[in-house]
Amino acid sequence: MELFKYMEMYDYEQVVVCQDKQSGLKAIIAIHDTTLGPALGGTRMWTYESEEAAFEDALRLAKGMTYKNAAAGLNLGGGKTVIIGDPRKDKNEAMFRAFGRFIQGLNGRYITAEDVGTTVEDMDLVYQETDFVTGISPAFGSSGNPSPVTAYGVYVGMKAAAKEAFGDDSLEGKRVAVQGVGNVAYTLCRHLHEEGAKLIVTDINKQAVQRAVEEFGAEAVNTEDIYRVDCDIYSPCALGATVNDETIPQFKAKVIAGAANNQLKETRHGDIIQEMGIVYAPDYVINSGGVINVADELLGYNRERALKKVETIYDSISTIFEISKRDQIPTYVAADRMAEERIETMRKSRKQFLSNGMNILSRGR
Ligand SMILES: NC(=O)c1ccc[n+]([C@@H]2O[C@H](COP(=O)([O-])OP(=O)(O)OC[C@H]3O[C@@H](n4cnc5c(N)ncnc54)[C@H](O)[C@@H]3O)[C@@H](O)[C@H]2O)c1
Ligand SMILES: CC(C)C[C@H](N)C(=O)O
Repeated sequence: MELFKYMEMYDYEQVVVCQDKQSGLKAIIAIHDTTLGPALGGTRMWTYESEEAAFEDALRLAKGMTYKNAAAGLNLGGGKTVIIGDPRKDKNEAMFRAFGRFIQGLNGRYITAEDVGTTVEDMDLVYQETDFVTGISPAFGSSGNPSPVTAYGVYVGMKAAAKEAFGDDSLEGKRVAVQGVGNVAYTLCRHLHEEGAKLIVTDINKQAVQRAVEEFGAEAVNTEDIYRVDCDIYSPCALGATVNDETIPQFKAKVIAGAANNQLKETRHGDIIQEMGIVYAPDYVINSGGVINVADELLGYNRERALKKVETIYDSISTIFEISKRDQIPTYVAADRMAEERIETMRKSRKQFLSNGMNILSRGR
């Protein structure tokens, strides 16, 4: 991989490669853009096919966080870490503590949290070594697992998408096909069930499916059938890239609104679904509840305040639909425009030097 060429292409600021032989830590911390503030983004632990694949994932995810944080109105830039390893077998205390020391060395340029393959318990270990970690246990005065709050954000964003598609934001009686009923989607299903939506679910984990069937009266389908079921809303809550050439012709849904990151396999798939009249709630906007929640810790965590901010996802999604219609552009482009405009405006407003300049880390800690 030509790292500098790739970094220049998307204007990445910094990539830090961390190694600790004793614990087996191999981590890549990617900082994409700190115009709005310190880079905040989770730590993914995954078995990658190659080092190149791990670098690419870290870089792609870090850029996604720049856009997510900007669109969410946070004073935070974008970053992400990838730890190479199997989260079921390769974790140990020393690994996360070594990782914490590397983060501390960045002196606040990067703040971490959990992502796929890491947990609140892992972040508690990181916290032993650094101030720059969020999503740790409530016992430390922190916000805990971000997933239920991400789910709440997806729920309110789905209501905004329903309003756009059906003229009414009620989800009562709507058929919602949920792909993956893990941490986020379990709580999402609860909100949907409480509002009277009809759930169709799938997961490779049979127990997760069973729980949704028993608790929410969900109908279970095979993993490959979820794209073609008769439904109003398709909610991807497992993997990325599920909106692609194979799945699009199968869709019966009028709305796509889910938690997964990077739902469009390629940007052209966003163009295709727009032309088909499917209302797409851009992934990094609708799933920003988790990062909004952990970011609140930097101010001294207040759940009520965090949830109020998460509710603004409804307005953000509605604004994106307005921009999309006004400028005749797909919704994913409208979201990017909204994020980029905020970053550019703030970049220009920060021209003067201030020796005592404020940032989000000057508060609450
Ligand atoms: N947890 C958060 O706060 C958060 C925040 C933003 C975005 N996201 C994104 O949302 C998605 C879900 O996150 P999560 O924390 O609930 O993860 P999770 O691992 O708890 O849940 C994902 C579920 O998807 C299932 N799954 C995997 N492959 C599947 C397949 N091919 N078909 C059907 N099911 C499959 C898994 O068995 C699991 O139950 C991820 O893409 C994640 O990146 C999560
Ligand atoms: C900071 C974390 C809560 C980030 C989360 N994993 C996301 O993708 O938004």
